[in-house]
Amino acid sequence: MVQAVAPDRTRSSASVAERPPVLRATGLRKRYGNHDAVRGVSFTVHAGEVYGFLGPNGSGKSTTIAMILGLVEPTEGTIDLFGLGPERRGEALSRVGAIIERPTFYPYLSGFDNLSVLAALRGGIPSRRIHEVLELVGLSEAGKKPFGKYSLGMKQRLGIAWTLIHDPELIILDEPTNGLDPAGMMEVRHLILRLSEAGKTIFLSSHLLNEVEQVCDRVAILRRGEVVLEGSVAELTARGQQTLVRVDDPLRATDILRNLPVVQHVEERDGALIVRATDGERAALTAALVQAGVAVEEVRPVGNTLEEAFLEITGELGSEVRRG
Ligand SMILES: Nc1ncnc2c1ncn2[C@@H]1O[C@H](COP(=O)(O)OP(=O)(O)OP(=O)(O)O)[C@@H](O)[C@H]1O
Repeated sequence: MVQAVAPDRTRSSASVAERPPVLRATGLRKRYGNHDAVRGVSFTVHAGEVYGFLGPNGSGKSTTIAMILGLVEPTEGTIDLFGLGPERRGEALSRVGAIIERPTFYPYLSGFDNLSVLAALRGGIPSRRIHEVLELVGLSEAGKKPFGKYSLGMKQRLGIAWTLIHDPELIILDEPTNGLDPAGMMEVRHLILRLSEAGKTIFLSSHLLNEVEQVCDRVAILRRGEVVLEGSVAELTARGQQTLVRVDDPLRATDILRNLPVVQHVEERDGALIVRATDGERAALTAALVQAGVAVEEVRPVGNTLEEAFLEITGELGSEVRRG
């Protein structure tokens, strides 16, 4: 069982930017026939961060990852890994661990034996290291059970264990929770946080906003092969956030809130008030209403830039699908 880890996504982007870059993509483009799968993508991943590459299906995530791993040649642009130039690409890639497809294992062999088979093929991996990676992914005990008896989350964790075998500094995970049940998704999220705490740099692609918000320090949102929003998750979720206020007397509350200097906008939506105010002034809203004798039933944050941007992109694509 993977130990629960309290997410700490409070690292500021300023401190992250001071760390050395591990992965830098500059102007990446990939053209297939007359279609650009990736159109001028640039981003930098710094040592020790969990970087989310978020986008709907077909937005170019896998193609970008394939270019990072040298599996697909970019039409334009460059990839820099660990500051080593293209002539040292092999050395740079030996410091990367990646899982791009659900790995296949023998169902009747245990997790340990499956990894042993792969280790024998690769050579030079002592069984001590297999025990270590099984422990890292929380499969020490389950390592003795047949793979076929594993839950979906355990199967994926065994795949991740194999990517850790050579102790990579950068771990690239392409949609690691795709097809998992909610329990499996949670196990993988916890594992990502644990690997981050162990000092690994993680590049994670996903089409799930919620997943990226929970584990990533920074995120890039991809839309039709282009990065449309990039920043720290903390900044992007705080920016543009509004407050939902539910009270017994919305009309009176609207008057009171509109007269507060910290309030920029108030509107009624489904019987509640949606308030845009200066950051960190949520307590002042409640205090003013309570002081005026309005009964406050609920005050909570709603919406954020990250969510809005992602919903806009997925909503827009959804309507295209409907039109198509
Ligand atoms: N080998 C290829 N030949 C032609 N077109 C391709 C090829 N690989 C990807 N594409 C196209 O490039 C675009 C981006 O695909 P990509 O797989 O990178 O997106 P994605 O965001 O990873 O989505 P998914 O999660 O569905 O894989 C899509 O329109 C896809 O059809």
